[in-house]
Amino acid sequence: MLQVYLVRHGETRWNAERRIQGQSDSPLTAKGERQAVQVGERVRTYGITHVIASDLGRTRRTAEIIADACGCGVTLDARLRELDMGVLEQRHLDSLTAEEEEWRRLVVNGTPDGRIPQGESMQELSERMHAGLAACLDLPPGSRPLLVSHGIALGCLVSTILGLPAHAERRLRLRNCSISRVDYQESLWLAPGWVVETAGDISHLDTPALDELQR
Ligand SMILES: O=C(O)[C@H](O)COP(=O)(O)O
Repeated sequence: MLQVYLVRHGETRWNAERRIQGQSDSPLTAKGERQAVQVGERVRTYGITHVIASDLGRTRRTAEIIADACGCGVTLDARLRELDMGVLEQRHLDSLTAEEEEWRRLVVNGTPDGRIPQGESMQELSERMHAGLAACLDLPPGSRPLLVSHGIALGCLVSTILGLPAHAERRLRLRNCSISRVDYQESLWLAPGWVVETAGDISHLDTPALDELQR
């Protein structure tokens, strides 16, 4: 059975400042680096064979730290990027006008094809994240990959595996450097497919970063 670990990157400067990142980027904070080290310490005995990261800087840095601990390399996959949040990227969450807040709600509330201007819909995000996950099925038998991605992107993936709408990700708390795991299961009782083993585990972190909406 293929087991795939899913890790959200460590805390970044803009996470800490409550700024919208999307496909824009900011560096890991000292806390974020420490969280990545703690993921590495936890998974180093898990037999991870591949670390596959979104090609944004924060996921690459987190992946490098984890891959060092696991003794494997990092490959990049742009399909694992965060939701493209268009014109609202880099903005402070508390600075949005009523009209801009309405754009954000189109995504959060699951409006069909809802998107921030110049951004991406949750359906588009879901399709590329599932394609990125499905690529793990082509790895050599016995592989155990670990994917490093983002809060909304991973939340969307886990929610849709469970049969929930993509925007249900808002109800799933995936903190920085939390670990989730999904398995590809082929059984007599269940149509072959992904099964969620665990989601949002932070028991390895001594300093969990609060979600930006909780600060
Ligand atoms: O700001 C964002 O883009 C999201 O809310 C969180 O994205 P991240 O997981 O890349 O920090």
